[in-house]
Amino acid sequence: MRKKVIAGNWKMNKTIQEANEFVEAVSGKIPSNEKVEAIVCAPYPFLASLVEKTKGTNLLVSAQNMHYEDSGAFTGEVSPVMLKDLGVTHVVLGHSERREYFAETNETVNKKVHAAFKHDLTPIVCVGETLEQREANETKSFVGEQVKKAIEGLSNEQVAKTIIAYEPIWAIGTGKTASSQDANEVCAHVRQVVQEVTDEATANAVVIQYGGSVKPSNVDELLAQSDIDGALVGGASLEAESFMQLVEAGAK
Ligand SMILES: O=C(CO)COP(=O)(O)O
Repeated sequence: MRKKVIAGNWKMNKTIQEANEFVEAVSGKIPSNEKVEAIVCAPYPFLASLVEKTKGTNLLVSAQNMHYEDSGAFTGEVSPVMLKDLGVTHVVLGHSERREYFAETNETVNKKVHAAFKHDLTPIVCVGETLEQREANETKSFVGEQVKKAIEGLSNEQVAKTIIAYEPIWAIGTGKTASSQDANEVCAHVRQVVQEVTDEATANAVVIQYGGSVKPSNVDELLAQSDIDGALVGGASLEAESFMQLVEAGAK
C-alpha cells in the first residue's frame, strides 16, 4: 500500500508569525502511522523557523522551489545545499505558477529534480494541462511528456521516491475540481508513463497526488481513487483546521 501524502502549498502567503502559529497548532496532532505523511510547503523566509518548530513531530517541511546549482552568482536564488542544510525534506518543483510566471521549463525542472536527489531532498514534481489542452483532448499526451522529461536520467530507485503532483491548471484556485474519475484517469496515465520508462515495481511505488481546489468536502472521494495517493493543496491548506481535516482524511 502506498501511503497518502498530504502537502499544503501555502504559495506566497502568511507572515512569519502566522506560519509559526499554524505549525504550533498542527504539528503535534499529525498521526504517526504508515498511512499518511503531512508536509507544509512554505515560503523561504519561514523555513528555518518551521524546521525548528516541527522537530520531533510528524510534520515535514518543504520549499516551493530552488535553483539546480549548488552555489554561485545567481542573485535572489536558493540552492539545494541551503535547503538541505536547514533540514528541509521536500521541494516542490515545476509548479504551474512557476512554469507560467517564472519561465520554468521541462528542462529546468529535470535539472532541479536531479539536484534534489543529489542533496537527498524529495522532489514533488508538478504537472498539468491547461483548459485549452483538455478541450483539445491533449491532456494525456501533454502531461505524459511533462512526466517523462521531469524524470529523465533518474535511476528507478530515484523515480520510486519522486512524488508527482497532477494539477490541472484550470482547477487551481478556481473552485473547479476535476471529477475524481477524471483526476484518477490522468493519475493512472501518469503511472503508466512511469512504468514505460522504468518498470512495474517502480510505477507501483511512486506517489501520485492530485491538486486543484482540494478541500475537506471533496478529499475523501479523491483519495478513494485507485491511483490518487494524496493531495497538493493550496487555499484549503492555509487554515490549520482545514489542513488537519485533509491530513485526517489521508490517515483513514
Ligand atoms: O496549486 C495548487 C497547489 O499547489 C492548488 O491550489 P488550490 O488548492 O488553491 O486550487
